[in-house]
Amino acid sequence: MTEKFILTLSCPDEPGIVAEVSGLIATAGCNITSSNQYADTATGQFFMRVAIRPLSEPVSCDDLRARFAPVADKFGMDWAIHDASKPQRVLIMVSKFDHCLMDILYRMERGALHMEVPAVVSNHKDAYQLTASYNIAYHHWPVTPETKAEQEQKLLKLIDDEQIDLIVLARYMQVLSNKACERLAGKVINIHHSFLPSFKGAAPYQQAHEKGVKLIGATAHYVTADLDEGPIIEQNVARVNHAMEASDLVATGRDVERVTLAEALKLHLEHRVLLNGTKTVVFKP
Ligand SMILES: Nc1nc2c(c(=O)[nH]1)N[C@@H](CN(C=O)c1ccc(C(=O)N[C@@H](CCC(=O)O)C(=O)O)cc1)CN2
Repeated sequence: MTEKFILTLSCPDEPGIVAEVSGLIATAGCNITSSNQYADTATGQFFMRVAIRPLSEPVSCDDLRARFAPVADKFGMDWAIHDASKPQRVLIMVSKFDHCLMDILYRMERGALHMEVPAVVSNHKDAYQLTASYNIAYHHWPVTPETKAEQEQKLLKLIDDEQIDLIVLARYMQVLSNKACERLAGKVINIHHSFLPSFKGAAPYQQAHEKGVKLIGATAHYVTADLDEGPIIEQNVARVNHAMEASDLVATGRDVERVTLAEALKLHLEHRVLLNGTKTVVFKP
């Protein structure tokens, strides 16, 4: 990882943004190690991601933020400068199926995902042993219509107490409330086990099997109050055929789900995903 800081920004598009941004970075004694930009001509919105490395003298993140603020104000930017060396704190939520959780924890342990996981939350006990094998705290909070509100209060408190940057729904099969979605906007990634917008809901493989599709897929998206409608980050598909049972689709889908979620998580952790209304701009390496 050569970069020390990642600048992300979006603002109304106009001439001179790139020149001013790169000029400021040079003035701050830093170098640009990579830069991506996109102008959405339909909305007139401009998006940019810049990877930055101090040249000779050390530069702090707060220094750079203070220097950058006047440029951001001039263009009316929504912006952030992230310290790329600081691992994000991720809370993983899971129900019965642990294939995505297992994949994420393995990639983290192997250094493929620059993050730390202070805790796992589940409404079932099935993933306890896997979580314990990584010495990670496990919160078993069953959800019923009676306990849902209290469970969400505990969830929001845990997110604050643990200073969580991101929540990953790694096959967590409970719908988060509107209040939780508003409070956590842009900070919750879900893996949906279909190629959205097809087959929304809790049983997409059964729907796909009944339809007789030839491709199944998985979709990683930011969570909003509108079930399975959030901005899409990443999608993948796999070929299936008439001879496969619904259970075969589930088995094939597991690998598509875990790879798609891991790809989306890595893109988010590297600040490569910018929200563009109900869609995303994704600056891949
Ligand atoms: N506010 C949101 N919450 C969640 C979303 C989302 O998009 N917005 N995605 C789900 C995950 N999911 C599909 O990917 C999903 C999960 C659960 C259900 C569902 O209907 N659940 C039933 C209960 C099912 C059960 O107990 O097994 C329900 O909640 O009544 C649909 C889609 C995660 N949360």
